[in-house]
Amino acid sequence: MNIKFIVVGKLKEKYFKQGIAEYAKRLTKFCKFTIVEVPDEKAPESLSDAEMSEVKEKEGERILDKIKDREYVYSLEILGKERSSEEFAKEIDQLATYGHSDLTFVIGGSLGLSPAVMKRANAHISFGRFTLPHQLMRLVLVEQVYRAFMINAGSPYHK
Ligand SMILES: C[S@@+](CC[C@H](N)C(=O)[O-])C[C@H]1O[C@@H](n2cnc3c(N)ncnc32)[C@H](O)[C@@H]1O
Repeated sequence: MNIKFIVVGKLKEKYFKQGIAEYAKRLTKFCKFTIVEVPDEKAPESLSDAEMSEVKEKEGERILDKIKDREYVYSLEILGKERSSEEFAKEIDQLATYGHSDLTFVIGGSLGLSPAVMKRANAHISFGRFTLPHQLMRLVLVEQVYRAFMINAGSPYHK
């Protein structure tokens, strides 16, 4: 299975990089894992609603450029659907059973995802109503993907 994260902006903080690298290493026994970073749109502190939409749309176009038709896309959205780790693990297992070998997860930039990206997504995941920084979201998500594979492998990692 191929797992791809599409994310906006470069990850600068060493502590996030180290955490993600650890889970990326652990994932190698279950899947091919890649992270694709698309450039963020430079935006001043205060923007009108129209300007914010424009930023999200530009970033959204860059995200959509990286998605192929065959990919099953999860968008990360605060208002998406919450699931448990066990439910997520079962979902991934079923997708594999039904021939989806390319799973793509999309994390928005500091202003969020464009409507076009949300529309392209096959499923929408929420980690609850808290707003997480997009860099931290990468780390939380990669751990949950690893946890899902460990649950499906019957590992005691998940308690
Ligand atoms: C700083 S947040 C963007 C906040 C923006 N106001 C919004 O509502 O999307 C950056 C990205 O991290 C992801 N994210 C942050 N918190 C999340 C949560 N609780 N559940 C799912 N995704 C989340 C989303 O992909 C979001 O686009």
